[in-house]
Amino acid sequence: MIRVRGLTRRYGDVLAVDDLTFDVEPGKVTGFLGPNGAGKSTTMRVVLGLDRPTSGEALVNGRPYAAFGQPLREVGALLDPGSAHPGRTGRDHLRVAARTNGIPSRRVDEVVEQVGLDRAARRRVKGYSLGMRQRLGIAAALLGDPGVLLFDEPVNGLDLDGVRWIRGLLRHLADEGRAVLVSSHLMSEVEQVADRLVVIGRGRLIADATTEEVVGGLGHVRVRVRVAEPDRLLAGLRAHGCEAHRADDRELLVTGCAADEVGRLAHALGIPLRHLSEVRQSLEDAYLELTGGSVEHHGRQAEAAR
Ligand SMILES: Nc1ncnc2c1ncn2[C@@H]1O[C@H](COP(=O)(O)OP(=O)(O)OP(=O)(O)O)[C@@H](O)[C@H]1O
Repeated sequence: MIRVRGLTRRYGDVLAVDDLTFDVEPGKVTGFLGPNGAGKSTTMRVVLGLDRPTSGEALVNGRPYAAFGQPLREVGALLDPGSAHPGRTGRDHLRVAARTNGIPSRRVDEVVEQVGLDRAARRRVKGYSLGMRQRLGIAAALLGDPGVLLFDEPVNGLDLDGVRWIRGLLRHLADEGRAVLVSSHLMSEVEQVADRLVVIGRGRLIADATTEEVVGGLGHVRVRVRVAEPDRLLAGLRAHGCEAHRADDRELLVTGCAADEVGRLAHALGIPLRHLSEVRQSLEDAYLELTGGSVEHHGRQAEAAR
């Protein structure tokens, strides 16, 4: 598992990661969400020993990355799919990584098959599509059969088939008991596959809970109701404990009470309904609401949009 405790990383004046604490547990996919510049890659780089914390710590299976003699057996990562040497074949790229980590070369064939590279593995990396590079990067992450896996924006730029394949793979790896951390700046990319969500903004923790809890806490259901006597229904709804306000001279928007409750109340008050529906806030909207205040340059963008 990964344990991040009070992790802070400062670059000059920029506080990239600010006192971050969370766990990535085995057997689960943990989605690591945050807008661009939130500090996701920095956190992952510290976990992988590619960057040092200013304070706090990030441990893999109870130890810092630097403590592992053969780290690929403990933790695998997809950070930058463009990192393989373009002149090498995919298979050679994996062979070199296996050799330097004391991993038997038969593992190369296994991971090539697992990610579906097969024939392409004999071709040079410079001819690979983005999807193939992504598969090669994932094959490298899986080489040492590690119990901990990190994927930084793995579906970036992939077509729908590629996105589905990655989702299936993440699920499978977690079901095998591995701790899987997958970052994204889009809620829609991870909410379908993540068991837990760690949401950050400007380097700080915003939410750390199961996906259902985060989604449930975010997705307000609003009820839209149209009647001839909105003021009377408004008073009735408020007396009943619902939050309600006028949308226009006929229509009310209600939160905190379900549509059937609103319908029953209107009926009890003898107010005929002209329209009654539920309006679900999209998850993406809710996520933007959650992280909106933490987007870098948000103020400037908002001003420019005026
Ligand atoms: N080596 C560095 N030197 C200076 N500033 C850096 C460095 N690395 C990251 N930063 C800054 O730290 C902040 C967090 O960046 P980071 O790349 O970790 O965010 P992110 O959440 O991964 O964003 P993205 O989704 O855009 O990749 C940003 O303000 C970034 O400009």
